[in-house]
Amino acid sequence: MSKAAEIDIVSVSKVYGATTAVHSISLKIPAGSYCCFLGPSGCGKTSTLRMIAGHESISSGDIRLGNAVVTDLPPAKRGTAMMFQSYALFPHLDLVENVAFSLKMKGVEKEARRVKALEMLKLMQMDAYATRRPAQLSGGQQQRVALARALITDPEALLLDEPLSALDPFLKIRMRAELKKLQKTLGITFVHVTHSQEEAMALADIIVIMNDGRIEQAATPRKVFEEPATAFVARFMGDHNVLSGRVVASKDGVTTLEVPEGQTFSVRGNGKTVGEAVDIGVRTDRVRLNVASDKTLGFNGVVSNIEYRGASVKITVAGAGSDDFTVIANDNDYFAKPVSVGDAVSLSWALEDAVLLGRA
Ligand SMILES: Nc1ncnc2c1ncn2[C@@H]1O[C@H](COP(=O)(O)OP(=O)(O)OP(=O)(O)O)[C@@H](O)[C@H]1O
Repeated sequence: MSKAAEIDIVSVSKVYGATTAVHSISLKIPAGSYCCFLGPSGCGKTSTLRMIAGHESISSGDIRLGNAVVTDLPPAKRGTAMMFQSYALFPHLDLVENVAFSLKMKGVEKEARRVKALEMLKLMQMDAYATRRPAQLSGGQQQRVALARALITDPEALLLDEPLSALDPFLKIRMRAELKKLQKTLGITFVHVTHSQEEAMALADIIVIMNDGRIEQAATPRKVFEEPATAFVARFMGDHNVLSGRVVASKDGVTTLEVPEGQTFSVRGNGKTVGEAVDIGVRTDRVRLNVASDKTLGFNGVVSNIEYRGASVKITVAGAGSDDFTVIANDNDYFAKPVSVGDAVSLSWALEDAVLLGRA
């Protein structure tokens, strides 16, 4: 297999007519890492992947793969390979011919490409099916063939566009584990586009969260979870509540804000000026129900919804300007002191369970 390459995206934009899909993004994806692009529909993640692959022209900026600037190179000359969401297998060809296809295009002689295709099918544990056609395979098997086909060119980076979206939920989780194992075995750079937070958290060494054509945060899953950079990331990942207000005090490493409804909240962090608009994120799993505490670390509200989830219970509370402030309570804690919709409750958390969010 080839060696892995770093991917360096330098001030890259993509403009389609009047739409700017990607706004001058810069990012270094380390060689040999598993990178997931995550974001809502239309945020520009597929356009970015297609520009790395060479399937879409770059409106401005540059992309470097290893030491080479690939901005103007065609896909086959970049050292990348792409696996599409639909797998794009040829229905009339058997698996060997499907996998060998790009070698045929390169003029590799028949027996050599057959040997290499069988080697790739073996890597994906599909060699026993070599003479079948795609329609005679399950979804998971088709995906393995599509991977074998992408990997036959010995790419330095494999680009995957929503690779798991066609699979049922159980197979999705199994193939997710296989993708991660494959990336570790090959050691090449994987760039994977998904709209699933769970998928990105499970797979990535680095998660790139995009919104409206811009990168909101690029960091390890743990960093994204514990220190979301912006209110968008905190809301999108779903593990933090966001409270917005204006700074009323900032000293000794603690900033205090006041929300329009009048409550004040303290959070660790410096460098804010009085009157400045700020957002804080509060961990949903760290909020305590009906436990007295310092009043700048909580508020009183009314329960608007309760969802049982097995190991935990999700309680939604209206208050402090939020309609859906979320508390994820451990099942034992909740059932020791359950609440009902319409109950007045007090919510509280510790200083370290809130983070000061940046503004993009
Ligand atoms: N060929 C095109 N012509 C015009 N506009 C386009 C084209 N391709 C994408 N766009 C627009 O660019 C923006 C970003 O699209 P892109 O497909 O990159 O987003 P995405 O994050 O991958 O979304 P999804 O998750 O829905 O695939 C969208 O507003 C989209 O409508």
